[in-house]
Amino acid sequence: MRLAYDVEAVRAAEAALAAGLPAGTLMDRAAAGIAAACARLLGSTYGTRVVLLVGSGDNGGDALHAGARLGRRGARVDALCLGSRTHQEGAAALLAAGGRLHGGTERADLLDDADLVVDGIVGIGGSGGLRPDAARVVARAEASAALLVAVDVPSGVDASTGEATGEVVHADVTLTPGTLKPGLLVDPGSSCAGLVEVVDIGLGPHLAALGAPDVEALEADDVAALLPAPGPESDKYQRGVVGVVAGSDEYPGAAVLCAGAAVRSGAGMVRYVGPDHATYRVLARWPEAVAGEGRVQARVIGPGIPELDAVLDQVARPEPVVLDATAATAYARAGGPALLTPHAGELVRVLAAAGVEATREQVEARRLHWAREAARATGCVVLLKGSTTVVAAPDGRVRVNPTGTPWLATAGSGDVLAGVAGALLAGGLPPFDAGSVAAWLHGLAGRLAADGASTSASAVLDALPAALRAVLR
Ligand SMILES: NC(=O)C1=CN([C@@H]2O[C@H](COP(=O)(O)OP(=O)(O)OC[C@H]3O[C@@H](n4cnc5c(N)ncnc54)[C@H](OP(=O)(O)O)[C@@H]3O)[C@@H](O)[C@H]2O)[C@@H](O)CC1
Ligand SMILES: Nc1ncnc2c1ncn2[C@@H]1O[C@H](COP(=O)(O)OP(=O)(O)O)[C@@H](O)[C@H]1O
Ligand SMILES: [K+]
Repeated sequence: MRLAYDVEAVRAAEAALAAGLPAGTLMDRAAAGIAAACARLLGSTYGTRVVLLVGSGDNGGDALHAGARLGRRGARVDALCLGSRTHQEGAAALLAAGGRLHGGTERADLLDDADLVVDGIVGIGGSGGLRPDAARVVARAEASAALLVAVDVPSGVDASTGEATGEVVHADVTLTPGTLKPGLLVDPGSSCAGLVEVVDIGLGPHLAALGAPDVEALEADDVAALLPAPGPESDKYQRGVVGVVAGSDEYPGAAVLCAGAAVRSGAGMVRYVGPDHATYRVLARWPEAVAGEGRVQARVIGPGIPELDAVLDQVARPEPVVLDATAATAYARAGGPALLTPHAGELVRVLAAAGVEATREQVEARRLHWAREAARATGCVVLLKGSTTVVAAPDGRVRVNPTGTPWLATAGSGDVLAGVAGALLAGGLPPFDAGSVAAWLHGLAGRLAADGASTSASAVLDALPAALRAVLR
């Protein structure tokens, strides 16, 4: 499991750790790790040109101390000091190592020939987007051929949320001291961070003492441990029967995709309930599916169903349920545990049903916040789809999905996700695990299907067994 802690937690852990150490030790550790990683990225440090973008606070201090270490290894290091002040000890260390300090933007031309640029403008102490001078310098750095390495977070990104309210740095690599921050896992921040590496400064025990992390991200081992797998004595009923209530005369394809995803992701059996035409299509494509009502361990309700009335009685039953699309707005009628799987537009309607007002734009800009808010307001686990899928539980736990790809933004791909989640619920996973494992497998299947190019919902469905195999192997 990858764990991310918000700024408040990082500050508390840092204070606890620093209390037992000589002043400056943490920054020293951070700078040593950052310099070592930069040296690795440069290959050979001697004779390379490094430019530091330095802001007012300790983020700039990290950059200056790391720059001093690179200077001692033979790099030519120039710092552009962009803040209202400059970290004094860091500046002195850089000068002592033969580096140079420049005020503001006066030597921005140095960026054009740099091999590596270190973004130390602002870290966890920042708020709002880049200020105008910084934004101009960053644009020049991004236009150059230099590797752009952010310290802690890409400047301008909110470390706790991933929100970006103005101009931000787009880094190739982000080196983050102590622990991951949620802003490195949630878009738009996550897309701005590039490859993310944690620089160990000994914060771990102090973070663990604070309790649960702010955000988690599953790794392959976690998924393997959570996945329901058949034992020697299993039969199809024990593996879990999933009822799929999906599709309509207008959208029969959603039924085929959702039922197929349940078939492909480990359900013992799939029972399909829907209009005749869609039933015919489902059985023609998935002969292993069974048409009609019967006992199930979980249901998926909603993919391809624009009219809710037809399915409301299904929602009210006691088994765990995935409520997708319009059906998510009927969460209050669920007779058992529910996993809601809205995209941003649908989440607005779920929130409205819970008496909370928000616009789609607000949800897109603050995904973590609104997923949490929806889980709290509805009392259900909420899986918010889109760039960075966020799964939030009413008790405050949040998982973000690391495996997705924008190629998944294709019609029907959400129907596949709902089917996977339904199979996992029927297999016995609680909604929070079912949602986060489904998003993980769906994301990996999307990547395998796309293989760097365009894909389709059917191809994602076909790639599900390969995704499962990759995890279980
Ligand atoms: N915690 C830890 O464990 C460790 C933390 N460490 C490091 O310390 C960093 C945190 O340092 P920090 O607290 O000094 O804050 P930081 O991010 O440098 O910014 C503060 C100043 O920036 C300014 N500013 C604000 N917004 C801005 C904007 N949008 N655009 C531009 N400027 C902006 C504002 O100053 P102003 O210019 O307004 O006077 C504000 O006072 C952390 O990210 C990590 O790198 C490591 O050394 C070791 C262990
Ligand atoms: N920009 C994106 N990056 C990653 N995944 C995305 C992006 N946009 C959409 N997705 C994923 O694609 C799927 C789309 O689902 P949905 O919006 O329900 O579409 P449909 O109703 O056509 O099936 C979801 O799993 C969602 O998380
Ligand atoms: K930064």
